[in-house]
Order: sequence, then structure tokens, then C-alpha cells
Amino acid sequence: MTEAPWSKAEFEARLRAKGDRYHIHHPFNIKMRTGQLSKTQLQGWVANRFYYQIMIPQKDAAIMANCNDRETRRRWVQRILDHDGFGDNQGGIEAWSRLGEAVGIERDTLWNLSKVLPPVKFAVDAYVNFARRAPWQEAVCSSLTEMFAPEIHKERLSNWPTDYPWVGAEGLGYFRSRISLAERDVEHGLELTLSYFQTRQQQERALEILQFKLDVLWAMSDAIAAAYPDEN
Ligand SMILES: O=C(O)c1cc(C(=O)O)c2c(n1)C(=O)C(=O)c1cc(C(=O)O)[nH]c1-2
Repeated sequence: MTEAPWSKAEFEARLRAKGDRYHIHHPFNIKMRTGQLSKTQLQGWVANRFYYQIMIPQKDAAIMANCNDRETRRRWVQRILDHDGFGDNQGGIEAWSRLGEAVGIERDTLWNLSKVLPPVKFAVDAYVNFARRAPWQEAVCSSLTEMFAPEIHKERLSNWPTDYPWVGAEGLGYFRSRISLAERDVEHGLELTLSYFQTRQQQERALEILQFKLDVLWAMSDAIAAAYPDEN
């Protein structure tokens, strides 16, 4: 027997409930939030997350390439501009690069990706490849971990100045800028997801897709934690 679809409100609530598997709960992030990371650990995280940052626009371009709906493309293209920048706007990748400088990573070291761990590369590439190969609506759904991102950005803005006072304040601009952008992205991503995944089977598939993306982020944290263990 096929089960009745969840209402949009119920479906959205089930997607949001996935937040309990977000990397905000990863032991490495808990250490970050409670001021327990060493400089080497924080630098390792920033250098590795840079690979995620630079691949996001390629992921969004893959979604655009597969998307046959002009209205969606007109809105989605903004994400590429947010990260790559345009005109005088330097964009999110450059903002992350300022974070790299603020934690003491040489610009060349950040940009040549020499600190990127193989499992981090593997996890991020899995996300980009999913966006290349899946129906574009499924790739949109996979971006919905951003529902949970504003909270993690706010956490860093509130605790870094006291817990990691050696990090230059100009480095935190990325986190500040992402709060409103993530909220806007989520509004669009949710709108598309709630209307595309209609049957109960499709809705369950959406939850699996979101779990895949949660796993990408979790795997990145696992890899970083393993490569940069506690020093004491
Ligand atoms: O710092 C974080 O924990 C975090 C998480 C995520 C996320 O949940 O995927 C994103 C971001 N940051 C972020 O800054 C960002 O631009 C972003 C884009 C996307 C996406 O999947 O399209 N996720 C995220």
C-alpha cells in the first residue's frame, strides 16, 4: 500500500528535524564553539573548508546547467555571484581567504590547496558530482543543509572574539555576510523542494538526499578532527 504524502508543513518539519544530524553537533565543532581548538586545529579547519568554498560555485553552476526552468536560473545564478563576486564585490571566496589570513595562513598556502586532506576533497567532490548527475531538483534539495547554517555562523561570531582573540576581527566578515544570504537561499531551496517532492516516496527520497549532504559535512569534520588531534 502506498502511504499518503505528508502535508507541506509536515514535510518541511521533517526536513528541519534533520538538523539534529548537522555538523554543528560534531565533536570538532563543539570544541570550536567552546574555545578548545588550538591555532593549528583552527588553521587546519579554515584551510580545508576553503576547498568547500571554492567548489560551491561549480556545484551551483552544475545545477544551473541541468535546470530547464528560466525562473529558477534567474534566482539561482545569484549564488554563483555571491561566492565568486562580480564587479567591485569581491565575493565569499575572497572573504574566506581573508579569514585564512586572519588565522595566520599564508595566502599561497591557502590557494594552492596543499593543506586539503584527501577525505575532505573526496567528500566535497561527492557533493559536486551529485549536483552534476542528479535531477536538478534533487541537487537543490541537497543544498538545504543551509537551513542550519545561520546558527553555526552566529555561534562563531559570538564566541571567536573571546575564545580566539588572536584571530583578526576582519576575518569574521564571511560569517556575518552569510547569515542573510543563507536565509534567502533557503527560502528559494525550500520553495522548490516542497513543491517538487510530492508523493510520500519522493518526500522520503528528499530526506535521504538531505542526509547524504549532512554526511558530506560530517565526513569533512571527521577528517579534519583526525588530522589535527588535540595537542595535550
Ligand atoms: O560554515 C558552515 O558550517 C556552512 C555550512 C554550509 C552547509 O550547511 O552546507 C554552507 C556554508 N557554511 C556556507 O558558508 C555556504 O556558503 C554554503 C553553501 C551551501 C550549499 O550547499 O550550497 N552550503 C553552505
